[in-house]
Amino acid sequence: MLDVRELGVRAGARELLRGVSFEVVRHEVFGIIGPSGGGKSTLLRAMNRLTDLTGLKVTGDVVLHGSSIFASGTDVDALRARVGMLFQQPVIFPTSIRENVLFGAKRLRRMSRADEEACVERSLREASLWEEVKDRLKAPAMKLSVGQQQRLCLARTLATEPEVILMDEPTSALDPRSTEAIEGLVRRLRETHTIVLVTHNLRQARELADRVAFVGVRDGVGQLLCGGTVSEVLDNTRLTELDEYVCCQ
Ligand SMILES: Nc1ncnc2c1ncn2[C@@H]1O[C@H](COP(=O)(O)OP(=O)(O)OP(=O)(O)O)[C@@H](O)[C@H]1O
Repeated sequence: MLDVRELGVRAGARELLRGVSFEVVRHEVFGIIGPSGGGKSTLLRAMNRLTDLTGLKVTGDVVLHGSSIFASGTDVDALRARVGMLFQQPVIFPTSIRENVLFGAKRLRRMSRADEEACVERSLREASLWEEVKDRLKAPAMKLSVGQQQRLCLARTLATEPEVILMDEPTSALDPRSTEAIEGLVRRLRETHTIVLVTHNLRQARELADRVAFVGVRDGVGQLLCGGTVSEVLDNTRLTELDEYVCCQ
């Protein structure tokens, strides 16, 4: 459903990514692993055109259900609703829990009060946060714990009804209990969504990902050096860059 074709990214004269190709299948968890600075976040950001906002030049293509996301006339807000993103650090706006959930959804469509109520409850339930916050939806979101804030960000992403969720090291800022909560959600959301998960946590990649791609640096440029099932990549691929990465984890 999501086809990355010969993707390259440049920042001015500097080449960050070269010739990255892979296909993400509907309702799989596709893991991306690799060393720091290899270009994993940049790759993820190209997949919903967040790279537009940082002046990076993208070549190649990302095709969603047969259409290029870079085609002229693409509604970028609608694209980012279909291909949502969860970041490493929760991005919380200084408003209420309720308004944080509705932030993206209200930009996309006109919503009645009843639509808003339904959307807030559905999204918070899907993100396993409803029971903890249902009595204080108007309270400041900043007062939630970091783990709750990350689930609130997931609720905000789910509120726009995405098909694909891009997750950029979504548990690296969390304690073990909150990490477990997000991992449980990934397991549940794969039934209904397609997930691309960047992680440095190889246990997490083994437990959650159906397939993984290893993005490493070769000739000074980030490239997809190997891919396959977790076991094919982590247990059966002999590659200097991969061995060095796995050793350091
Ligand atoms: N907007 C930008 N302008 C210039 N260079 C950038 C930009 N964004 C990223 N880079 C550079 O691209 C390289 C890849 O960065 P990126 O964050 O994608 O790596 P990563 O694999 O996600 O790293 P980490 O695992 O540490 O998060 C880095 O050297 C970074 O400095």
